[in-house]
Amino acid sequence: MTKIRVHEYAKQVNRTSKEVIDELGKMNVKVSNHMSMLDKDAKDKLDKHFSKGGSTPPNTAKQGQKPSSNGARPSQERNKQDDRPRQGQQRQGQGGAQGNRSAQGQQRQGQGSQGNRSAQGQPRQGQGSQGNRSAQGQPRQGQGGAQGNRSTQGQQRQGQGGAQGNRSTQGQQRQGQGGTQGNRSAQGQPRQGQGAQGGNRPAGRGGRPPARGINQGRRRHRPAPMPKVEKPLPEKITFYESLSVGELANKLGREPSEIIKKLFMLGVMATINQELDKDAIELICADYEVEVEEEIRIDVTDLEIYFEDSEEVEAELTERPPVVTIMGHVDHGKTTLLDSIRDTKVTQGEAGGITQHIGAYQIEVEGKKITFLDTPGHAAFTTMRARGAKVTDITILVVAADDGVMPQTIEAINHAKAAEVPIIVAVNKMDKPSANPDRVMQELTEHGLLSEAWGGDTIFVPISALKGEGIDHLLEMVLLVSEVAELKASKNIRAKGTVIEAQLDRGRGSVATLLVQDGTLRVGDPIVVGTTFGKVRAMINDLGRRVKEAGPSTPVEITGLNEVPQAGDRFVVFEDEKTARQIGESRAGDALQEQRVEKTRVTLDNLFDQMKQGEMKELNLIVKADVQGTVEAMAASLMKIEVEGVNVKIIHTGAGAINESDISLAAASNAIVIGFNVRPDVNAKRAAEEEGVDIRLHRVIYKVIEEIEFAMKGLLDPEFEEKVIGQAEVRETFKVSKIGTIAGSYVTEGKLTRDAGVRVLRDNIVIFEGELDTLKRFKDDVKEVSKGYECGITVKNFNDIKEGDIFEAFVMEEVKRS
Ligand SMILES: Nc1nc2c(ncn2[C@@H]2O[C@H](COP(=O)(O)OP(=O)(O)OP(=O)(O)O)[C@@H](O)[C@H]2O)c(=O)[nH]1
Repeated sequence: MTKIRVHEYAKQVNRTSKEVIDELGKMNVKVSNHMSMLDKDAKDKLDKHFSKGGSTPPNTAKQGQKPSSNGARPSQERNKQDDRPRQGQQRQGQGGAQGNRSAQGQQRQGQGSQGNRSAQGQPRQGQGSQGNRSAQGQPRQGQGGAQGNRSTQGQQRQGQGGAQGNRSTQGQQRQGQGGTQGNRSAQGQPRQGQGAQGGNRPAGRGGRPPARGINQGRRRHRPAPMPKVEKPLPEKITFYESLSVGELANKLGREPSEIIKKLFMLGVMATINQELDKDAIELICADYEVEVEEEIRIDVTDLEIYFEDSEEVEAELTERPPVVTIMGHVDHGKTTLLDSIRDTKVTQGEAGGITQHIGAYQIEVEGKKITFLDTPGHAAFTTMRARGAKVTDITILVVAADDGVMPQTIEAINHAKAAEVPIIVAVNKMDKPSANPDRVMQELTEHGLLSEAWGGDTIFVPISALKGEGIDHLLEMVLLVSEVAELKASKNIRAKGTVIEAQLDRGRGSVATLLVQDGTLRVGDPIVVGTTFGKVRAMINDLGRRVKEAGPSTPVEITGLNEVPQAGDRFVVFEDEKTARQIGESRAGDALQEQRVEKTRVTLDNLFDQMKQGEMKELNLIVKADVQGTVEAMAASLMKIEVEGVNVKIIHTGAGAINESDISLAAASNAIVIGFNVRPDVNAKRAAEEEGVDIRLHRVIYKVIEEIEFAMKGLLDPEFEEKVIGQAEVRETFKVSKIGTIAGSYVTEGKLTRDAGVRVLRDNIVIFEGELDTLKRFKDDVKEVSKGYECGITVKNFNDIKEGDIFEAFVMEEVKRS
């Protein structure tokens, strides 16, 4: 072995050269200074000394540095390793008094050959294994021979374990370490070892101060808590819609627990993921004296925003024609008035012009234009009228002088009022002898329309739409009201407006009548209309003429959209086709999503509402019954139901259980399924739930008729509804003389309760309906039996129960109508 200088040795044992020189002095080995060479004898002595209890390295910093210095000087490293086996041998010789020296030995070894972390782990292991020192010594001897190679070390240790009873685990751990040096998981293992051998520790430590290995390890694993430096609070935070507690804490640079505590103090129990609303966020921020600002994000796909934030400059605004809607009760003369105005005014200025029905038209009176919305057909009337009021500047309320105020007159008034649209009352049919305009005026005062003649501010114009009398005066009044309203728009911006009508034309594709409300619409404009988009391919006006552009308040029919939009949809022109496409596609996607969510099928509960809204003209029914005769009788009775405004249409009938195909037919044609003495089978039930198809099950014909009739009249009793709570299958039957037939049954769905009604089904046909008599579990009467349990059932007044029958339990539940 090569000789070693004092300072080199000192470094090896983590001592200062002075300490080594002092120690040599005590051993009577003379050295002159730190550069002096140590002979083998002196070194062995030193080894003996420094590997003793007090020789653990003086500070961790040095320890930590070692691996790197070793790395820098590989030859030294090798030297050290060569030395170590001897250390081990010596220790063996030192016997029982050496405390945890073996651990040290290992520690150093670890330091010498492993990264910091693994080295930390090992000391603990060492401590853990102190129980049997003499045994420890052995493996180290072995180690001495083979230490150059780490994996060999590991094996040796394993061998050690095998030979030493409970150390085997340690040995394996070490092996693990050998293979995964520097890896944290390996660090974790030693702790186990430590824990398991706690009992040995005091003896092993020999009363020394707590082994550094332990402390070091702990420190590394759980770093001493740093003095908490609170982040400075931000001056201001921003949020969009809401923030979770965690997000708010993050924005404020505070611990979520602190925010939770504050919320708790404010009486709000919150968790870290809980969303906080604006108020809560403001409250917390006020507590920290931090300013809060809510971000407003503009959704470019929302067409309404283009209507709100107008780019118009005051100076650019010019007068625009008023848009007039004619409203009134059925048969009071709306169409006649519209026709009368169009016939007299449109053709006058445009000789030979063929008026085109595009849902709106423009006329000219005294050089000024007026746009009329020609609300189409009665079915679409309600929707258009509701929407129509939004695009309307003035409403002409037609009231027949011989009929007076009727329900739709009042509805029209309410729509106009809601939209804050001025009303001009046209008292029509003045030519009729029975005309009584005073009565109309009188009745309208009750609805807030007081005539000018009576001191109010509502203009009443007596007319005869049929004879064309009073029309000019009416139009003059329209211009007057329009002037007062100061209707303005800009011609120089990109057009925006509303769809009046739209349909699919065989030759031209999607055709939409648009009312330009602001700006100018031009051929070639990239446009988004509702959820559709495209480029204006061609435009024709109400006279059927091709036009290149259309200014404010002009109705035009356009082609070029990818789909057919809906009446009442908004349209906006965009700067380029790409944007229009993007926005249109995104809107179409959103609409589809929404549609999926609110798939509203006809149910008897909403039937009346749908009829009222003019959405339904026909009530489609599918009738299923137990026998064909009943089917026919039922169908005939249902066809006889007469309710104004709606026809009953039976689209399918059949004998037998309600099956899946009945449900898909019902779903496709928006029909209600009526089951008479029959039930839906499993698939049909599932499909009906998925599709939202209403199935009505009955046993008495007149009840079916009554229910449908009542629903059509809006009288469906809202109070109670039958709810099936469970099903049981008859597995076995027992005939008991005094009791009757007891059905040994198994509850397959929900539960059966003692007080529930029960139906007996055989092959999905109802064979009996009544009450439960007894419900037993083994010998005890029970109140209910849940799914998965067996029970004994008897049915009041019914003993013809057979294996395979199904009991359907139901209760009557009060339902709240939405
Ligand atoms: N005598 C007379 N009859 C009129 C007058 N105006 C309309 N009528 C008649 O009243 C009936 C109904 O007129 P419409 O114009 O269809 O009434 P409406 O309000 O459009 O009716 P709906 O489209 O069903 O809502 C028709 O037979 C018209 O000829 C009028 O000024 N005098």
